[in-house]
Amino acid sequence: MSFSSKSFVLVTYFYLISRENVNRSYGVAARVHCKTVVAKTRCPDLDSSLHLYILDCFCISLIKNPSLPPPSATSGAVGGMDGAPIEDGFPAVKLFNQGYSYTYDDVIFHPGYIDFPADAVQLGTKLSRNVHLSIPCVASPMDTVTESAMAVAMATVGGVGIIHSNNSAAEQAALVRSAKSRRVPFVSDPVVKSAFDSVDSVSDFGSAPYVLVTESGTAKSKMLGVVLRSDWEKLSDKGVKVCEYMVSSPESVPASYDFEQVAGYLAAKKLSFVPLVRDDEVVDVVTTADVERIRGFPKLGMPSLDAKGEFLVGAAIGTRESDKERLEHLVKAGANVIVLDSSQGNSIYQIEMTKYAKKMFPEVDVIGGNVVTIRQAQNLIQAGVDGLRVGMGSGSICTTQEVCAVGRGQATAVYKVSSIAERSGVPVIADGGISNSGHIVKALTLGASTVMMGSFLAGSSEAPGAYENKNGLKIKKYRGMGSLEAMTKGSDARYLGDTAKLKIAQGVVGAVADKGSVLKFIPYTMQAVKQGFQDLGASSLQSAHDLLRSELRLEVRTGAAQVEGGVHGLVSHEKKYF
Ligand SMILES: NC(=O)C1=CN([C@@H]2O[C@H](COP(=O)(O)OP(=O)(O)OC[C@H]3O[C@@H](n4cnc5c(N)ncnc54)[C@H](O)[C@@H]3O)[C@@H](O)[C@H]2O)C=CC1
Ligand SMILES: O=c1[nH]c(=O)c2[nH+]cn([C@@H]3O[C@H](COP(=O)(O)O)[C@@H](O)[C@H]3O)c2[nH]1
Ligand SMILES: [K+]
Repeated sequence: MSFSSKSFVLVTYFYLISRENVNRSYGVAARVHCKTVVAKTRCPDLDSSLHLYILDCFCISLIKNPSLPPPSATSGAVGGMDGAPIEDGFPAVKLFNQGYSYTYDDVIFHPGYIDFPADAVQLGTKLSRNVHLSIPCVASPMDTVTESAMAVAMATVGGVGIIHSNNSAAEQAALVRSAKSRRVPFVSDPVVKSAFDSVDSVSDFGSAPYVLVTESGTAKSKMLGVVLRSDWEKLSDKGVKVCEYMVSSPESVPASYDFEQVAGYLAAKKLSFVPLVRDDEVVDVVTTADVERIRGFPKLGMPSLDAKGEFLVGAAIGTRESDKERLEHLVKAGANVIVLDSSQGNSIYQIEMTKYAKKMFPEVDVIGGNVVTIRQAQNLIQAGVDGLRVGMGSGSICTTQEVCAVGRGQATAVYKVSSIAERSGVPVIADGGISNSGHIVKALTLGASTVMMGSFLAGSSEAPGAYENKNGLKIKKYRGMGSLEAMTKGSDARYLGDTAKLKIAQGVVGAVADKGSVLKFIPYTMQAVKQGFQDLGASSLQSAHDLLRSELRLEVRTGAAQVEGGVHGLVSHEKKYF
């Protein structure tokens, strides 16, 4: 059989378009043309001018209908010299059905076709059925990751934080309330004293240049004045009571003021700081340095707010009987979404807790997990969860796979669970194992709607705990919730029954390097994610999910390919992303 060069062009063109594309979106006219083209290419002795006539018709229909997508560079098969398709990459469905457990670093996506700028990529998404976010980022419910400051920062940049439950129900509810009471994008935690206290040492100031003075010496009390560090330093007798030298009744503003209103007030009154007060309680203090710092960060997107205009905040609970009371405290405190926090969510305990929570508080979304298989996910979907958290043993501090021999490679887990969850409209959180923006792109493209992060956020200034210096490096503690240390602190009862004597850790205690503020590095990370989506040819999360189930092609990277994909062959280098 012999083809003329014209019919070769025709056949090549057809395969570039790909039959899948044509069937999906090119419309009836184009489909008819292409079917005819296929028929002709199978009968090579037909006149090649007829082939070209059909191609012309097809091109005309493309020109007449500009909404038709262009030929896709991600199509799996292209025409070879003899017209036979040449396979180029695997569709996800094929790649993830080979009996291997793949993680993010194992897989790589083929680039797609770019016809939009990176800034046009929309990262808006759903955390759960009824909770929308403007960026797909969630802070993990861990006691070295998410308390009020992290929840406020994450909501400020358009994500959300889930407040951990390694504390009493009252303490956790107070953290939720504290985050929800803020309008400014940080929590400053000022030091408060009574008028009859003294400021004995410079460490009494904490990190602020002032101490607040209230009637009772706590934040929940009438504001009386302020001790400026500069005034205190001039004192010869440091033991005098603060009422003798404090600045009385400094100007304050309502805590309902947002960041711009507070900044405007400071500028208009030429003040260096102003307390934010609600019902005679000092909620926060904003300084001019705070205003400059925040203005210096990349422009923030839409913050995550609830129907009342308050920051969106999530909270975790367990599946014990006592968690029912915790749940009530949290809902009363204003938690917008509840995460049932377990390493293995497919349990009678979680199914019953899901049903209980949905019955008692139908207006609050419940996220179940963790799961890594379709079967686990189906049980929780049937129980009524509004979202699913995926990941077992993939976290940086996790030892579950070593200790219990269960879990799954995170790329496979996310792909499989998302495939089933999508059918019920249940959004998936890819939890654990995120250490760079590429991992986020992979998780979202493999079907997740958000990513949950622990170690990625734990070194930020918003994570709980103070920085330490180790060998010249500024670090913060980061620990697994299943580490012995964390269990001893509060989650004791979760382990092997309340009375168990033998505790087995499924996590470690470690430290991570200082990363600065979430308000700065999350916007940069999201810009990197947008660039990844642009390379794929996906202008939104939905379009990435559509690609996953159509033209997207993937491959597994060999060990050498992974080395090649990283920085290699240099004597030294410094990694700086922004
Ligand atoms: N994603 C992951 O890979 C992992 C996460 N973690 C984290 O560590 C923390 C603890 O996780 P888990 O140990 O899985 O907590 P868990 O509370 O789900 O389970 C602890 C033990 O208590 C049992 N249990 C739960 N509810 C019960 C009830 N109502 N009655 C009787 N027994 C009950 C469970 O079956 C299990 O044996 C969580 O924060 C979790 O996210 C821990 C290990 C792995
Ligand atoms: O095996 C585990 N033992 C633990 O002690 C533990 N604590 C947290 N997690 C899970 O790890 C996730 C955070 O992972 P990354 O640091 O990788 O973001 C978290 O979001 C959790 O899913 C644990 N897993
Ligand atoms: K791990």
